[in-house]
Amino acid sequence: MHAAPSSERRAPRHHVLIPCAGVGARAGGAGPKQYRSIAGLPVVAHTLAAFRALRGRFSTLTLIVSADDDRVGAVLPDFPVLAQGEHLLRRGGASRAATVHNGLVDLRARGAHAEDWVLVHDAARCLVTPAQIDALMVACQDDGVGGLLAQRLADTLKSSTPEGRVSATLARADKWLAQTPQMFRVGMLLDALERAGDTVTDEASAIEHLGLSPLLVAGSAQNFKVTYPEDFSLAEAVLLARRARIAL
Ligand SMILES: Nc1ccn([C@@H]2O[C@H](COP(=O)(O)OP(=O)(O)OP(=O)(O)O)[C@@H](O)[C@H]2O)c(=O)n1
Ligand SMILES: C[C@](O)(CO)[C@H](O)COP(=O)(O)O
Repeated sequence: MHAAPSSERRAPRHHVLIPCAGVGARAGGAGPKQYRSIAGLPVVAHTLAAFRALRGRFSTLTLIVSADDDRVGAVLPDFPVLAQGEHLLRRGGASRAATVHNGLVDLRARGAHAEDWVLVHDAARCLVTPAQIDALMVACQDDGVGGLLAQRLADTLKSSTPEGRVSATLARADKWLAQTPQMFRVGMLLDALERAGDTVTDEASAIEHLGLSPLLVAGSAQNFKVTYPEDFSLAEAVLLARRARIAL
């Protein structure tokens, strides 16, 4: 096999995959958390807005929902804008990893190259900003592995006994909380997820299974994932404060 002549090679493109097929069991309430309204818009609409603000940087943006999702059309009436490379994939899996895997298979089938970059971002992580996404892209663009936004721990870290008592205080200088987006090469991530299986809870874990070490890019505590009932009011407060700052 010969390498493609330089005239046939092209610069790697960037794709976005947004897994949006979870049920939100920990959040409680009626229906999946990504469709609940905060600060006047559905959670996933805030997420989409952050990526749409960087639209020229991405060749495609795919939202992956469950096959039986009957809400997305009403919740996001202006999605997908096909002319802007947006795509709705009704192929969520039983786990987040399976959903992302389905998205990558579809991306390859639609022409993405193995060397292209993909940014995977939780629909439920609706406070991400264009500046944070840009910081990840800049940090990873010349990296041989890729990386993820992550946050250093602000608190003392404990491990526990099965009875819920402290068993030890752990060193935390080398501990980070993994966030999204997570940015890797399409082919490498697909291979990694196929080898790692469905149990990994983020893309970086799958890449680690290959023996590689993703780059940690400092994010923000505000880029938290809406997971528990109290997260909705916190996320809303942050979004309203940002809006008030813009209005000043
Ligand atoms: N089978 C799944 C599970 C999760 N997700 C998505 O992955 C993101 C992060 O997952 P998490 O917060 O765990 O969401 P849920 O699985 O919905 O929440 P829970 O675990 O509380 O049910 C969310 O945007 C969720 O919609 C997905 O696309 N497919
Ligand atoms: C990918 C992730 O958002 C990184 O923090 C997170 O692991 C996904 O959530 P889950 O609750 O582990 O499915």
